[in-house]
Amino acid sequence: MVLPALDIPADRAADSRRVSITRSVSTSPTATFMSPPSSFSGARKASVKHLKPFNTGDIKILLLENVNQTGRDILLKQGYQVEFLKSSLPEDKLIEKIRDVHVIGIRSKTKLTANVLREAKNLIVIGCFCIGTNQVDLQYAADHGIAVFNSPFSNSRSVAELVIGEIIALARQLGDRSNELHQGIWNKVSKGCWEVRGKTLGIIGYGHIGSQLSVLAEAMGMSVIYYDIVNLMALGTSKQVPDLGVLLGEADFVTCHVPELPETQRMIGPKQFEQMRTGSYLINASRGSVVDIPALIDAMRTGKVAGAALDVYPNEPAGNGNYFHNDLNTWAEDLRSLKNLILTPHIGGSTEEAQSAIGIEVGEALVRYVNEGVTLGAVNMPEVNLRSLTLEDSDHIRVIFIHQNIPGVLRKVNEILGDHNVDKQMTDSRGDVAYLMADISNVDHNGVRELYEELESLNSCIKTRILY
Ligand SMILES: NC(=O)c1ccc[n+]([C@@H]2O[C@H](COP(=O)([O-])OP(=O)(O)OC[C@H]3O[C@@H](n4cnc5c(N)ncnc54)[C@H](O)[C@@H]3O)[C@@H](O)[C@H]2O)c1
Ligand SMILES: O=C(O)[C@H](O)COP(=O)(O)O
Repeated sequence: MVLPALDIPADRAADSRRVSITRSVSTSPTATFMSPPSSFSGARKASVKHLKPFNTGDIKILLLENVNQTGRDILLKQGYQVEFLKSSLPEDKLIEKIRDVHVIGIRSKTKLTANVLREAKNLIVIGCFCIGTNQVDLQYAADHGIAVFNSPFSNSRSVAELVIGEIIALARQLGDRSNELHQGIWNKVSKGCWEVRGKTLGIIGYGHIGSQLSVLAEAMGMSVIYYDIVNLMALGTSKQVPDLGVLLGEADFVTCHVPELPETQRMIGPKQFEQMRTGSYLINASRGSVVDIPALIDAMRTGKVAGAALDVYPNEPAGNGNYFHNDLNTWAEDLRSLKNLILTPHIGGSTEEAQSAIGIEVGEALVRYVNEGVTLGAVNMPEVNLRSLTLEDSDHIRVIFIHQNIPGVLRKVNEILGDHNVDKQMTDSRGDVAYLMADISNVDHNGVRELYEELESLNSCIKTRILY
């Protein structure tokens, strides 16, 4: 439970607490949430008032999985207490640590299951410093008033570039030639080595990464076809195909860029390998569950598949080290023995550019949420924003009431807020959860506590936060 403190700290207007809302960290056309909403235009001249949920020194943040320095700096600058670990944590250790924190920052390895989140009594927000959010129980988090943010496209280009590199590397058997020469063996061959110009790339999942890859592949003279459950605009001269079977039958290179969902589990299995062209190639930089690995091993052994590149695996170690053995995944040694198979340790998004941009994007989203309650960009909550309070609004507070989306709640909330002047208010819902944000004036310190307690006593209440 997040209780408002009643002492207003003297440093509340410190400039270091300013959160940039307009800073753009990506060139994606879908980045609308990074721009100020229309209510910001004609911006008020007065300085923004920096809200405090309670003494910021008390905000505890746990950052796992080597979150980039850019993100760490943004959070430290706020005066939050930040604990930083390079690796992920096993469930028992995670449970121990998460009990104590208000914010957790993770990447793709840390599993925030209902079992873990149940223990996170103080947690208000989760930052996924990556694209994927499949490692978090998003519904459980929403039902318990915990917002989740990610970085939806800051590493898309990095993944697309890796895949382009792999297409050429597989076509020319680069991995094998390089390994051989590292062992002193000169093996100059052209058999089974191809140019990629004129070949067909089949992209499964034409989202941020798939579509970016499409543009790059066409620039190398490839023909591009794609399969997606959504009807999407084709970039360049690429073509959407009606089903997966058609793509597999036509593509020389097949590459997977779908999220981890029940429907995408092992979507490339024995039947799909059968449908692929003999001598074609498979690339998976999406999630390890998307490709049935024993079926891939069979397809490579029979020559049906001439080469493959894997960046992701059903089980991945928590940190770096000598872990890629059968005790991690039962077929690991079989994979290691195959020719023309590029194995990389989930590095698709691991570039300086991507990690630095993700650190800024997610770091700023966390600060906006903690300090101002803004949910723009949240993946499991309605998106709510209000114009910032200014220093002129000295006796104003911001009320955030996360509640069950059931009839009659707003009437009760407005009765509670009714003794004050509600300057502005916004409510939105997403599924069973609704999010109300209201700026009210003429509130003294005792009034803050009363409001908090009255809102908390409503049956529909999931979480109340008061910022001032
Ligand atoms: N290897 C890495 O380091 C790395 C980095 C970033 C992302 N990823 C993974 O790549 C995935 C894709 O990323 P993105 O940013 O392009 O996601 P995205 O959401 O922009 O695009 C995913 C596309 O897949 C489509 N899709 C969903 N289910 C499908 C199905 N059953 N069949 C066909 N298409 C389907 C969606 O309609 C969407 O167009 C992420 O979810 C993440 O798991 C991996
Ligand atoms: O979801 C993602 O963005 C990618 O899988 C990268 O994950 P990572 O940040 O753990 O490398």
